[in-house]
Amino acid sequence: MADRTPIIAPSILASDFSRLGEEVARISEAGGDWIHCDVMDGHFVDNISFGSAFVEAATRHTDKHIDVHLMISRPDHYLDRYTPLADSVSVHVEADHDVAQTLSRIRAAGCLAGLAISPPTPLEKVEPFIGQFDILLVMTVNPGFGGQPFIPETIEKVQAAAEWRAKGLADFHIEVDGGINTATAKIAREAGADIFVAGTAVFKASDAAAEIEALRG
Ligand SMILES: O=C(CO)[C@H](O)[C@H](O)COP(=O)(O)O
Repeated sequence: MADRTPIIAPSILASDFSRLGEEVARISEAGGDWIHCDVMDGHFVDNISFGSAFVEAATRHTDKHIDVHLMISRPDHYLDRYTPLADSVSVHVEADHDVAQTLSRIRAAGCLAGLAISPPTPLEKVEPFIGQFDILLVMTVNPGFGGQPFIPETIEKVQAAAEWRAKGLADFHIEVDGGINTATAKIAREAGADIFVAGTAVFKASDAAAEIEALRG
């Protein structure tokens, strides 16, 4: 059984982009475990965030684990731009690609492979890929924008995925992303999540270090 110590992954989507380096360094020094990078293409989601040049710039200001979340329609096409920068890369089960092949390429590149699922998608869609991902990224908001409220119904997916894990079907992290604060992190942790993406809660906190500690529970 892998280590389930909570991992806090501040999302730089909520940072001040005009001071990216300072923001990444600040949140790393405050105790963020992973730096979460939300890449959006304006097609898979209705927003454009940043691309690989921006992620590369962020990596120059931290030695923390870089967690890339590709909210893009063709993750297979752009994958090779991100794997050299990242320690983990998550791709969506709903995107237009050969999911098994993309997950295999992520692992072959030396990264943890993440499979992300949006709120409207039933968990059964990821079931055929059990054993092929290291992280199941359960979106707890509809992807595209930071600062949205947590969708409580998504927690059923966390519970069901934790049951797969308990049955020994595979060992994987369960990551939650969207509307995570101390209250929703507690709900997700009790359901079985162990990686907590938090944008607004951490970057907008008056004391980021205290907020990160509080998110650990
Ligand atoms: O993936 C995302 C949006 O698609 C963000 O990572 C997520 O929304 C986190 O931001 P916040 O903590 O502000 O909700």
